[in-house]
Amino acid sequence: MYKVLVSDPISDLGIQQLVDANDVVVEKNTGLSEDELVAIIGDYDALLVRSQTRVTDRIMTAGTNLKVIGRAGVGVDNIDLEAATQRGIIVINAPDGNTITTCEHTFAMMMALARHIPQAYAKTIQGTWDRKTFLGVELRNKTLGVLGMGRIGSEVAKRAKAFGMDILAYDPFLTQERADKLQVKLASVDDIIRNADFMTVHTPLTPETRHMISRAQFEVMKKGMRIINCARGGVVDEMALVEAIDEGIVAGAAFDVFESEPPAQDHPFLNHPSIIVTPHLGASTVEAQENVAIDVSEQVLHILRNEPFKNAVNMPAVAPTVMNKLQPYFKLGETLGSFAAQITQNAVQEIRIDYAGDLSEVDTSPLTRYIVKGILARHLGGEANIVNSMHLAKTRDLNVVVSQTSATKGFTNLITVTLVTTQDAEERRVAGTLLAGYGERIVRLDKFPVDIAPESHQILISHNDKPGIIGRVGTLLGQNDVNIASMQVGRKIIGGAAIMILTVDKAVPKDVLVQLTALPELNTAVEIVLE
Ligand SMILES: NC(=O)C1=CN([C@@H]2O[C@H](COP(=O)(O)OP(=O)(O)OC[C@H]3O[C@@H](n4cnc5c(N)ncnc54)[C@H](O)[C@@H]3O)[C@@H](O)[C@H]2O)C=CC1
Ligand SMILES: O=C(O)C(=O)COP(=O)(O)O
Repeated sequence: MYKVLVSDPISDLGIQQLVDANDVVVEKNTGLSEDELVAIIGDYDALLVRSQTRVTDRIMTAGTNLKVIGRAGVGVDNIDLEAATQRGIIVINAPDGNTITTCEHTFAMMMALARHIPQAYAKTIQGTWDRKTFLGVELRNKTLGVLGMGRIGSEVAKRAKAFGMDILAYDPFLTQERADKLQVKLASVDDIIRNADFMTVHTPLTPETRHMISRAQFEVMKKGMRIINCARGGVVDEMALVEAIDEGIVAGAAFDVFESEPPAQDHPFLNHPSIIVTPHLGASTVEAQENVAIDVSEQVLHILRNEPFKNAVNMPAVAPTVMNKLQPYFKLGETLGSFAAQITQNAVQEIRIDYAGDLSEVDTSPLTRYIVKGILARHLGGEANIVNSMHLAKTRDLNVVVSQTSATKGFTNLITVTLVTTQDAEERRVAGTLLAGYGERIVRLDKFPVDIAPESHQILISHNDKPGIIGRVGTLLGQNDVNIASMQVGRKIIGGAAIMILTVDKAVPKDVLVQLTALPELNTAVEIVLE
């Protein structure tokens, strides 16, 4: 008998098939503390959660029988995915079931914001008939900026068209073709900040999206903008938002999610006259809750019964024979993907992977998944993994083209990853190899031959090959307490375009990168962070 614990409020109707299964016992026990969960989790084969239960490393360590964690919803930021992967616990989510519901909540929030509905309601029921204070604005002919054009963002954009809004959309995976299909204008974050009347965010919370809208963005923002966040607390910097409202830059905000949930009683959003809030209700409709519960229940049953399943967020699924041959290359593949994605600023439309030498003799598709995961993880964070990476690429209209050649190109094995962007089909290329006795090496960056051991923190600089530039870079980093562990310079011709790759001991503050870019003869400076 498999034992399933449901630790958050999940639709009874949705989990009925689990309850009815004669090889499963379902127990509901919601609102438990971490200690309480640790005490009982050892008895269970599966855990079903929404966003309240924080599934920590401690809980998984105690969950010695745990085979699967089912998230009845999209975001898995409450689950320690790395710990689950390390323990071989499959994490699945229900990515499609609450899309429309959350999109509709976003609209409810946008309209409530435009017409001050919560504030007007509160006053009316107190007995005040105030028809002056709550002068609203129309949505028609306004510009809506959408940050994050995945499932929910795209649905929001579709509906905004029906309201007569113009849509500016930004997503690193949004191609011109898809933007045309959705009838939205492809924009940068900066375009949106400077031009939108309403802005809504629909990204996951990743290191890159955290405080993506903060002081610097508010400073140049179109005056009177209204901001909606039904995605994840922290994408918009809460304190900077309050300041921007109080300074008259932002006209109002509607938030369903908070950096810490529930927010503290003295949180500045609560009781602010221009901010309306809901307690993370985006996915809370009868329909969505049923959908997501049905989806996870179905997949949990498959997993418990050892049947094929989908929507895994973390599971490596490689046959042992293939694994033995390819395993040494997995880390290199992911590193190359991640490196390539981090040096590419424009939206990617095609991923080209070329396997040369030894790697042309085997089925490299498991390795391709690692490379694609490395590329996607930059923007999708924990959602991208080797199980779902190809699927995620496909749903984002990202073409993955793989070629194999026995030509050794001077190396026993060589993996070349090329990202083709929507910006004039610009190509960014990274090639790497596994050198016996030396480990992973990046041997080519765009057109430059290099020899780099991938490290946690590196800076890639493109500059003009002129005397003095290396000294200026070294001095600036030194002044900012960034220690250089190693440095390499590549160029094709004397005095021409050149690159510099610096390995540094710690994360490079953003303002140091800005200062680097301002140096004479220096074109770009990008930090590359590898795991
Ligand atoms: N309030 C609520 O109750 C709910 C919240 N959510 C949250 O809404 C968010 C979106 O969900 P879905 O649309 O289903 O996910 P999705 O994965 O389909 O879309 C997310 C999109 O964000 C994009 N993105 C990543 N980094 C970005 C960046 N730096 N700038 C712009 N775009 C970026 C990704 O490329 C992707 O297309 C997630 O955070 C999810 O957890 C989802 C359901 C309910
Ligand atoms: O699906 C998501 O990402 C959500 O944020 C919904 O969260 P919930 O299941 O309502 O706790």
